[in-house]
Amino acid sequence: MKTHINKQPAAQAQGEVKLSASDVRVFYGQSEALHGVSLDIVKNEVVAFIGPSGCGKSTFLRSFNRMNDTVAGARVTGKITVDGRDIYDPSVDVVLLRAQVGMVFQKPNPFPKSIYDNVAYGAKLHGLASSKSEMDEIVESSLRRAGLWEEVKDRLEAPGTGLSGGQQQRLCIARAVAVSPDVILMDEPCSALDPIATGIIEELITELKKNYTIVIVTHNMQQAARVSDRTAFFHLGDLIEIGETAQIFTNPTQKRTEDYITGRYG
Ligand SMILES: Nc1ncnc2c1ncn2[C@@H]1O[C@H](COP(=O)(O)OP(=O)(O)OP(=O)(O)O)[C@@H](O)[C@H]1O
Repeated sequence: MKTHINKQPAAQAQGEVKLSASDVRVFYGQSEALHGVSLDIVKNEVVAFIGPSGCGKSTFLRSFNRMNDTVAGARVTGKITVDGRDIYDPSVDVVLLRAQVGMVFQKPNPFPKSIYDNVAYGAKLHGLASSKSEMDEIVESSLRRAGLWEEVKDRLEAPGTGLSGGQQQRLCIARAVAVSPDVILMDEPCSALDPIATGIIEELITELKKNYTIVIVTHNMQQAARVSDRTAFFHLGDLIEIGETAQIFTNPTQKRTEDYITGRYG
């Protein structure tokens, strides 16, 4: 029998906890957009956030690397840890945090620089290479990890903005990877891409999860089903349910999850 209780979030994650959120609320001015969300994400899993527009998926995602700090009037309460460390502690260096917890946005946003410099930028900033050949290695290995090396190796000095949308998004993934993150947050990374480019990114996510923990916001439920190990369903600022992706899509415990995945609203 299905229960219709409101808040049933935290199906236990199995494995070493990488990210942990505890009673996280996010306010924009006086308005509370996220109402006390708690969940754990374990190392090397892919977790998808789904739910109707405006339910708080991006807001929650952005709180894992303090991107909400960049939004005027935004305030986060509760606790978020990465590897057990409170990322809102005043001692945390936000630049280093965002290297460890990288982000890929909805619209590919390469810098107006060469392909090489797009990838090298963060590595330079963080002093990760002590010579040109070390930097070359970082650029090549990051582009390889992002599945783009073969397509761009002969034109590394060409502008990143001259690539196709799908290639630009992989360039942004390479840029995130170049600073050795542990976690990659993806906010609807395929929404501006065609189905072929989307398929390539989805295959890449499966590859990347061997080395990274990935959290992806998606409106595309087939995509969540294809790429994620667990899926979290949000509604009106609450985490309604999180569980194994197959269970969420075939046998959700909450009526609102079922209504959403069967297309009754959203
Ligand atoms: N910068 C902002 N200032 C004020 N309110 C905001 C801001 N960003 C988001 N909100 C509000 O917070 C709530 C959650 O928005 P959020 O973008 O996190 O939802 P979402 O589930 O990611 O939506 P979508 O799927 O449409 O991207 C919404 O009511 C939204 O209007």
